[in-house]
Amino acid sequence: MSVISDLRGAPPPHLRALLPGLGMSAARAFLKPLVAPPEDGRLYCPDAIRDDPALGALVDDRLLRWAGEVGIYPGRLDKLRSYGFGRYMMLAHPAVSDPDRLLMATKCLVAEWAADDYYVDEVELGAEPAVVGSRLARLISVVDPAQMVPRYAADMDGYHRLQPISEAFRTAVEHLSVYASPAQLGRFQHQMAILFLAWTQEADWHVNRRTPPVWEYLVQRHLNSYLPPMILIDVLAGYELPAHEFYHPEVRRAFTTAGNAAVIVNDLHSGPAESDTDFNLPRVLQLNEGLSHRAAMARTVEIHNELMHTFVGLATQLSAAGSPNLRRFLADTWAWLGGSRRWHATTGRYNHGSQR
Ligand SMILES: CC(C)=CCC/C(C)=C(\C)COP(=O)(O)OP(=O)(O)O
Repeated sequence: MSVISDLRGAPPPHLRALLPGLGMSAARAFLKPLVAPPEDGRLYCPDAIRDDPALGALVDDRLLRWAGEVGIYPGRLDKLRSYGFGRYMMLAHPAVSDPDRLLMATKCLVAEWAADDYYVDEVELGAEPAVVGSRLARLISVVDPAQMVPRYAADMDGYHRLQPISEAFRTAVEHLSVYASPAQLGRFQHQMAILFLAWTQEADWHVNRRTPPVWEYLVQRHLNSYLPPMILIDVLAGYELPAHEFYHPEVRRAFTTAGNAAVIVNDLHSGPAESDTDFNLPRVLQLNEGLSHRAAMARTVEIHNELMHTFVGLATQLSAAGSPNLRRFLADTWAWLGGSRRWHATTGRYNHGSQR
């Protein structure tokens, strides 16, 4: 049974108490001001709801201090600043003005990005496909602490002390724990395991010099989507979408579809800044289907738009039937997508001829 009929039919008593009796038309009206039909060939995606450059810069200042302390991006802190990851979180969470909450999310984001750059993608920065699996398995032991007998604990701690990315994750999770409930922290740990699995799949393509078929690339991008930062939406905003709603299959479908669409925006922007061996959807389409760059970009936009239409359709139905928290979560997801789009279009990571 889908969540829609589920919630309309016999919601549990505590849910029924929360249902405000909104119908489909009210839910559509709720989303409508945010949804504008795209012109042909244009991205079907909202823009940022808020842009507060001073708040973004404040979070970036604090981020740079933390990055220096944990030792990530050594000698490249100017580049890290130009990426504007603090600005990213300011754009993606327009209802959040507390710099510390935004910093917490930015630390998590940057720990992930540092692992992606230094372990997975950038050979010049030390990435080695043959050891990606081992490095990430060791790293997950920081995110979801490995229980160790005392005689070997010192060896494990000694290893992590020498790894700036381990330290980045340890301190980011510590900061996250200030704001997240145990269930929200569990979600994050789960999502990291999914992300790391996807990165080992990517390493397989490199080690075995294999170009994935389009469907396999899309599976990888489903696992390696924007969900890792997006699952913190309610944590930042100071509420909690309870597990029975967050993990409901239809909510999960809507949310993962949004995460997949968001990461395809990344693929549209990041291609020119990526190494020649890196994969993105336009490149995979070109290699598999012999498309020109222009045609592959157009197809990528189409795929993105299809995902977005699916998300909006599901979100509209879920908003009509779900709790106020679920409606808020879906609206916050829409706002996140708009902020993310604005960041991709303006960050120094992908614009102004930036190289990693
Ligand atoms: C690093 C991170 C925030 C994880 C979630 C999504 C993700 C892996 C990315 C957006 C990075 O994807 P990609 O490696 O294609 O990005 P770059 O082109 O390396 O910036």
